[in-house]
Amino acid sequence: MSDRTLYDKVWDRHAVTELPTGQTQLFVGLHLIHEVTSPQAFGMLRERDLEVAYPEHTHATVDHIVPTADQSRPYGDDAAEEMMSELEENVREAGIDFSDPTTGDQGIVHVVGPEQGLTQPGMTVVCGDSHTATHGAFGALAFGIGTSQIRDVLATGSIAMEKQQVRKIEITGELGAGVEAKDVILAIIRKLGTDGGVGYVYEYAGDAIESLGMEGRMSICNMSIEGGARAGYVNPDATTYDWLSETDAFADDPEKFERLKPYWESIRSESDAEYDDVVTIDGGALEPMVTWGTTPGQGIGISEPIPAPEDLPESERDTARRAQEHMRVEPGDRMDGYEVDVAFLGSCTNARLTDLRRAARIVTGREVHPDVRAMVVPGSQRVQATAEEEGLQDVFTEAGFEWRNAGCSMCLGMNEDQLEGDEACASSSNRNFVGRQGSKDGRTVLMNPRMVAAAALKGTVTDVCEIEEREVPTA
Ligand SMILES: CC(C)[C@H](C(=O)O)[C@@H](O)C(=O)O
Ligand code: SF4
Repeated sequence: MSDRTLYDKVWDRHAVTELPTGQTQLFVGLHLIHEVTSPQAFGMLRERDLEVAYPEHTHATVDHIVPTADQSRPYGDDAAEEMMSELEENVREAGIDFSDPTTGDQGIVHVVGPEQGLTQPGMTVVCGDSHTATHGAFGALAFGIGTSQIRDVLATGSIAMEKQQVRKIEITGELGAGVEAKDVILAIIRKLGTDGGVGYVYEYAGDAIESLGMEGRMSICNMSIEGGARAGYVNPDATTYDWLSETDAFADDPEKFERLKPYWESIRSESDAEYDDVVTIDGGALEPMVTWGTTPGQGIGISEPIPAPEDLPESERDTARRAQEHMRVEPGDRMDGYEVDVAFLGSCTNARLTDLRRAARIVTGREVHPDVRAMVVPGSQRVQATAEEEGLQDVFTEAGFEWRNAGCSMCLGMNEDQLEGDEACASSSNRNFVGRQGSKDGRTVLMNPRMVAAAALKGTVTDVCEIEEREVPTA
């Protein structure tokens, strides 16, 4: 069979059996766990007197509840302390590796897996977290799972799943000035809708995707779920292998790398692979994107006017009206100039080293607007440490940004970092739902990390192309 996609190949390779339900039992190569969704699943195992079947395929981190300022224990918040203690106990009992904050390896689960080389091409990767498709950037088949599925994976190392259709999303051309991976995925979701991907796995392809580094590919795969697709991937190539060769998994074991590479090469989609659907977008025509509403699909280019609800498809009009009321924007206005109170550079979408480096080129030698509370929250302790060594921390703090410890932070109001009242936030995260950043009246504008930097400096949503990039002084 020569017409198969990566999805078909990785699926077949991990299929254990067909279940009477019509589902396939899939073997799981990597199970990532965090403090929010795993405790209940461990509880279910205990009730049934079961043990973790493959602790060596499981890896834990703590991210959602971890305070990003004072991390001394016990944590100030009782619920956070309880979740952390429970995770500690569960991993100790089961013998699961845990990137806890004392290791220097802790961070957001979707940053930690790739940077440690846990995530590899051709693997099945699952996590009780909807943004697990991030790992698909490596050519892994990666998807978020619910609590009962976490239980199943803990107990059996496998999962029951229905096969999805595959949609190839081809981004052609060369991305223009100021345009980043984040803008590509916001444009995709705008075009196909927040539920356009339901029932599909997205294969991201085309020149514009191939020329992205791994961080950019992760930003795109990360938001697959915001477009309704539980999984999204990019075929592995030289960029992927370069990244992997420097991770813990392979840096000291080049032989292992050479041994696995033929497998990685073999799982790429064939050039004559058959897709259930193909969508093409001209990457060269994109500009930096910003959201005007309360779903990631409600986005426009920075120079475009906010649409009138009556010009949208009927099914979207009511949500658009409510969103515009919440965001206090009017049809015909532009987001350029929208006042922001907070700038958040963080999250599993955009808090990797490249994101911080690129944003630092905008921030260097400039000052955060006096009315803006700006913060940088590195995606992991490793990102943080390297950024500090490189002098990026100084660039940001001298400009007036807060420099915090790794975690989900203000992406989601599950820790101390939250919006207050009706604050508006320029955010490099992935969800702008009402209440997402902790305050029910808070207003979130999604954008790429350099655009967040620009908004922090100006105090309003701004086209980053108007700000000249500067060399970042080396530490
Ligand atoms: C808390 C967790 C289960 C949740 C998710 O599934 O994605 C969170 O990470 C999010 O981004 O909303
Ligand atoms: S950073 Fe945000 S999107 Fe990512 S795992 Fe944490 S809460 Fe979810």
